[in-house]
Amino acid sequence: MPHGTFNPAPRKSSGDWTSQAGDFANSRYSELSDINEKNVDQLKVAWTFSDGALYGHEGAPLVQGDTMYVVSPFPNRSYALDLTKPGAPIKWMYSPNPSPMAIGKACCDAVLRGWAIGDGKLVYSLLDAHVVAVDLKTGKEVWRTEMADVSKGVTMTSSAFIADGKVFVGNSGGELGVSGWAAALDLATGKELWRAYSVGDDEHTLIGDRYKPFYPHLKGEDLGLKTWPKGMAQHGAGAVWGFFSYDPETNLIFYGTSNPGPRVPVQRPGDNLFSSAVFARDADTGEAVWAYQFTPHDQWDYDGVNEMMLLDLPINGKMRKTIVHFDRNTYAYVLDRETGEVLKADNFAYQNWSTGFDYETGRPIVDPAMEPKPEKTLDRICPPDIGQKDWEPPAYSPQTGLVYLGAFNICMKLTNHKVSYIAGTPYDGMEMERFSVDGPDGDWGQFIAWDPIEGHAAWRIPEKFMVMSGALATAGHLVFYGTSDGWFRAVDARNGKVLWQQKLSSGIIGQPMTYRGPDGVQYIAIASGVGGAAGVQAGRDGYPPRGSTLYVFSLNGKQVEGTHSSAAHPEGEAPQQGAPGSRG
Ligand SMILES: O=C(O)c1cc(C(=O)O)c2c(n1)C(=O)C(=O)c1cc(C(=O)O)[nH]c1-2
Repeated sequence: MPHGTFNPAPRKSSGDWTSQAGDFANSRYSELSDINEKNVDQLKVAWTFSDGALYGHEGAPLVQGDTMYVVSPFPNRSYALDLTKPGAPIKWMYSPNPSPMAIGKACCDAVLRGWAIGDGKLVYSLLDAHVVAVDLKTGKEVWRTEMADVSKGVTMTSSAFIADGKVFVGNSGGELGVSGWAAALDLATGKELWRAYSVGDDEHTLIGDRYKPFYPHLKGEDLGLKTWPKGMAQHGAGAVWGFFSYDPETNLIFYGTSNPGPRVPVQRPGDNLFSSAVFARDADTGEAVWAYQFTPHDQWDYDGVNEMMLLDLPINGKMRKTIVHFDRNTYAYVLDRETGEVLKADNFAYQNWSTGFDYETGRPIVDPAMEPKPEKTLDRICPPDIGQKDWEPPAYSPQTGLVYLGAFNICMKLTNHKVSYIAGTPYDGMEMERFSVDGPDGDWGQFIAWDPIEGHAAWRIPEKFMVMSGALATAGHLVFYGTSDGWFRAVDARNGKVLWQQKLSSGIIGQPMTYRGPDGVQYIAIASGVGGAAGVQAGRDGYPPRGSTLYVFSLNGKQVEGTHSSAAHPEGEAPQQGAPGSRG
C-alpha cells in the first residue's frame, strides 16, 4: 500500500523554514536528515535567546538565509538574529507597542500562534487587532493595518499566512461574541483585499454561485442567518484563530472557524452555520467554494479551528486529494478537499458525546444524554471544551505515512447558565472542571502517531500533562515534540521509541522547526514558555513556571565559529529584554 504525499511548495531551499508549517500543506516535514535516529542522542544546546515576554510562546522561529526571525507574544516585539555569528546576536528589534487593553480581551492568554515571511517582509498580527509588515533587512515597519476595534473584544492571535502575494489573517474573540472573519491583505501594501465573515447572510459570508458544498443541509440561501434564532447570528462568533493552508493547484485556501456564541447552547437552537466548520475559499476573491461543519450546533465549545493538512492519500485504493483534520470533538477527519465530502471520520482519542458517524448526512451522531441543559450539571463529558486536541499543529512524514499529534486524555464536568451580550465582555455561560479520563491522578496527555489511511493509531506515548506543542517530522526518521512540563523529546518516527530528551526551563507549547544554517549545519529550534490553554493545568504537581527561552540544538552543540560581537542597533535603540507590559 503506497503512503500519502503532499505538495512541498513553496520550499525553495530545504535549508530555510519561512512559514510556520514549512509549506502550504501544513505538513511540518523537513527533508533534512543530518540529525537522524543514529546520532540524535548527541543533540546539545548550541545557543539560546530570550525575548523576555512571559505569555505563552506558541510560534516557530523562521529562518531565511543567514537570519532567524522571532516574534514574542504580547507586546509582539520582533527580532532578527544573525546566524553567521556565535550566539546569534540581535541584528534588529522592532517594537509595535500594541494597546495593553488587548491583554484583558484575549480569552486564553496574550499569545501569538505564528508569523510569516515573504517578499522581503516579516508579517504578523498584533494582539490588538492590527497586522504589521516589517522590512527583513532594516527592521523598519513597512505597513500597519488596523483590522478591528479591540475595545469590542476583537483580538488576533492566529498565525499570519502568506501565499500568492497575499497575507491571510483571522480574528479571535469567539468567547466574547465577536463576529468571526478571515481576511486577505495585499502583501505589498497591507491594503485589505477581501473579508469573509463566518456567520451572517450570504453576502457577508461571500457565498455566491461558485458555492457547491457536498451535503444538502449545507446548501441554500442565507444559511448563516437561517440556522440561528432571530438576532443571534450577529454575535455568533465563528472566529478564525488557527492556521491557514493553501492549495496552489486550485488557488483555494482552507481554515476552520470557532465555536458559536454564546457558548451556552440553549440560547441558539439550530445548526448555527458556519461556526465549528471549515471553509474552502478562492484566495483571490474570498468566495466560498465549499464548507463543511464538524460539530453542528456545537454544545460543548469543540470549535473547528484546528489545522487542515493537505495530503494526497490512497483512500479505498484510490488516490484522493484530501484534508486531514483532527477536530477538538475527537474525530480524525479525512475530507475530499475539492468538495468537502467526509471520506473517513474516526476517533483518535476517548470521547463519549457521540455514538457514531453518519456518512450519509456527514453528521456525527449525538448522544442525547450528553446534551447540556440550563442550570443542570453534567458530571462527565469527554472531551472537555478544549477537546482531546486543541490548536497545536501535527506533522506528517511521507516516510512512514503517519501523522504525529499532541493530544489529551481529559473530560469535564459542565454547568450552563444563560447570558446576555455586552460588547467586549465574555459571552459564555459555561462553567467547567476538567479531569483525566482515567481519574484524578491519571495522564492528561498523549502523543499519537496516526495512520490517516487506516484510521487508527500506530503508537501512542502517554504523558502526564496535555501535549500542547506542535510536532516536527524529519527525513532523519525522527519526530520532535514538547510537553507542558518542559521535556523536549525526539522519538523514532516508526515506533515511538524516545531516542533523546532534554528538560527545558519552562513548559513547551511552541512549534519545533529545523533549518540548515549558513555554516551548513542542521539545527533544531523550539521555544519554551508555557501558557495558553495549557494553563488550565496550573496548580497540578509538576506544572512549571512561565518562561521565554528559545533553544537551538545541534549535534554536540556545534555552532558557527568566530568572535562574539555586539550588533549595531538602528537609531541607537538597545533591545529591551524585560519587556514592559509582560506579566511576571
Ligand atoms: O474562540 C476564540 O476566539 C478563541 C480564541 C483563542 C485564542 O485566540 O487564543 C482560543 C480559543 N478560542 C479556544 O477555544 C482555545 O481553546 C484556545 C487555546 C488557546 C491557546 O493559546 O492555547 N487559545 C485559544
